[in-house]
Amino acid sequence: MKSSHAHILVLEPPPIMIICGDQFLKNFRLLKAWESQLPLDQFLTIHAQSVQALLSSGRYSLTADILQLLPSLRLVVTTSAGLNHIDLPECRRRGISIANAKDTYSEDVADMAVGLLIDVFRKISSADSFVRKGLWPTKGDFPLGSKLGGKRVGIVGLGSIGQEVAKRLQAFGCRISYCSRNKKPYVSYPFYSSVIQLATDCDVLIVCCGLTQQTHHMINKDVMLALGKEGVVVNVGRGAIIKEEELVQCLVQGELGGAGLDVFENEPKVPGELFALDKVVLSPHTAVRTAETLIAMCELVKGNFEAFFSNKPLLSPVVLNN
Ligand SMILES: O=CC(=O)O
Repeated sequence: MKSSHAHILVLEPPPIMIICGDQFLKNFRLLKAWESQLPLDQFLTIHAQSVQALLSSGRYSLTADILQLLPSLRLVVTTSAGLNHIDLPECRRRGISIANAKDTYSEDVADMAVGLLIDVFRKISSADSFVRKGLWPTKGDFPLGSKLGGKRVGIVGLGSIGQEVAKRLQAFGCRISYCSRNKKPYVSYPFYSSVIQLATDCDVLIVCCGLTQQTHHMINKDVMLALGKEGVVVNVGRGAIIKEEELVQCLVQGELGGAGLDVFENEPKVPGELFALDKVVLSPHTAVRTAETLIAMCELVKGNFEAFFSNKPLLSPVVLNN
């Protein structure tokens, strides 16, 4: 590895650094933009020639304008599974390689999706608040929940997260079907090419896909009305896959039975109307945040940078299709 060239630009401290510090990258020279007093564009201009590699956490958009300030950039390693913060066509045009989390987080995200769903059906968060507020002795019985087993669950996006969700919910006795770009030959769950049709035939939709131009606002009012008044939506993908305004409207007006949301359209802003609704469970984009998995992520990040600076194949390359 040619360490003299091994500069890595880090725009903001990624969650892996919160848990692992930056010692795992001690063989590289880290350029930490957030520690500089300079405005970002000046900081990038100063380091423009030396930066061949960048570490991103997914929170900072890597737009064509930012990438333009980095003419020597050849690699982006993102600690996210999602790629919606990166201008992919621009990376393809510039020949910039990308490595991401691949399926490192899939089990944790699937656990979270199932947790949110159970919470909505069995009202765990709302029961917790009922007990803490001292309402049990005065108000008596808590409202009935709804049984998970037997529910018809539609998985939107049967990638590695979706498959982990399916596996878990099958064990709970749910009936799984899915909607995806293409039918997956290796699973026997019923396939739907239309999300509306899937919603019509299901009690629950679990959004597990990535955010792209095709999936942006894919879950709109029509889909939620098709799911129905008892229907539940869980989102562990990205906020903007659901038209949030219409989700809020459907929940407030009783046109949708409940929601479990780990992601939102304008994070960290969450629509205030949701705070008053017991049938909604909210989480601050924490599905990937377990200590064990973030430690595994440090190894993957390190391995990708080592491979890049030694001219070896990346460990988790993203294939950029035309
Ligand atoms: O949301 C988190 C991720 O994309 O990894």
